[in-house]
Amino acid sequence: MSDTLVIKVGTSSLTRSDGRLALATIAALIETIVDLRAQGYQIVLVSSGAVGVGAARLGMTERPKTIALKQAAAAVGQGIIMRVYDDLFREHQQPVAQILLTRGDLDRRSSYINAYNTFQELFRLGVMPIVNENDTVAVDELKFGDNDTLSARVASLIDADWLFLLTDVDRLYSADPRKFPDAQPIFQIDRIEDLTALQVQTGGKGSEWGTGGMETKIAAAAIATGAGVKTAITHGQFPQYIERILHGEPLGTQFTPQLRAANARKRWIAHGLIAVGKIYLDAGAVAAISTGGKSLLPAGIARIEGEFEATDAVQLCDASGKEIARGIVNYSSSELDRIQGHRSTDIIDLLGYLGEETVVHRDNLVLS
Ligand SMILES: Nc1ncnc2c1ncn2[C@@H]1O[C@H](COP(=O)(O)OP(=O)(O)O)[C@@H](O)[C@H]1O
Ligand SMILES: N[C@@H](CCC(=O)OP(=O)(O)O)C(=O)O
Repeated sequence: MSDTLVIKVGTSSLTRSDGRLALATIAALIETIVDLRAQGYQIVLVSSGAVGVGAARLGMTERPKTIALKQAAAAVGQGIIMRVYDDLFREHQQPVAQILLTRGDLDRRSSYINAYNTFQELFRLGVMPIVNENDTVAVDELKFGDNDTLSARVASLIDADWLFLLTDVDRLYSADPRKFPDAQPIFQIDRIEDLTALQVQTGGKGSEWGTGGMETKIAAAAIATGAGVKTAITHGQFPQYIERILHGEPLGTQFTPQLRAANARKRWIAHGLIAVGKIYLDAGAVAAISTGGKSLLPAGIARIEGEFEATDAVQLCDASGKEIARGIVNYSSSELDRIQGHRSTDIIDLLGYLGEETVVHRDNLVLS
């Protein structure tokens, strides 16, 4: 099987300071992608820029602030971006596809699987998928909010080998190099926690037209490496660095992947779902789950936090609140209020009906 790459390019690389498209950079990016595809790589391009390009087309001189204006600008800009990609890829006889996602699409298992199947079919057809957030319909609660996170979730979805985050700086520094010229470059991160030791500062929101700055890129690297995906932050003006990184050169900032969860369903539980509640376990249940590979039974629950329904994702925590696992719960929080601390055989008396024996079955549980 050929390696799969997700390449995310930010507004800061795609546009010039006046908001117009940086056509030379985009053309270089497309040539790199076409070359890599010819070498057998499967590639997904995650492209930002809809809001920035749309705003420029509408004559706005700064990034729109209100949600409605942002969504309207994105609706204008997305079409322009896809036209440019289609024109340039067509020069290389490369068909493209537009995929617009919101977070809800990857949270729901049915649409998660549909999205996965669509990507596979596009790869089979030799089409180049170009992804963005569906900005025009995304509402706050169901939004990725930034394409760094979106690209990491897509990389996890399609089980990619690499995630490349292309931006307008050559790598991550100990602080924003624009404000702190003596900030130290960071070449390699083996564990995300090491960033705390290095006291990396990510400052504010990033460049004028970008969203999230380095903070969201680090969060994306955490999601991707947690899903077993090698991740690199590198300069968008030099897309040819991607190939050099693939050949082992220490360009950009590279993040070592963690071991990936064994199967796609467990990866979805670990990285696809947003946990909506917390279940605190007693010491016996912590041991049974962390080292014994057991399911969670009502008897092992010490306390519940948050309101959730059956089939929602929850965090399983030790007494101090540290997450030890995540899973899909078989009971709502109000049902758990009644059966927590009791034996499974008591469930029928306590609830008046017979539910599952387990609160979280081990097949639906992933250690953190
Ligand atoms: N520690 C840091 N290292 C490097 N860049 C940083 C750091 N903290 C903040 N930044 C800023 O992040 C910006 C890139 O983020 P952003 O504008 O969101 O880019 P993009 O549009 O590519 O997603 C850089 O221009 C840089 O000024
Ligand atoms: N979906 C938005 C992108 C938001 C975003 O993350 O932007 P950026 O920080 O430039 O990658 C758009 O197309 O404008």
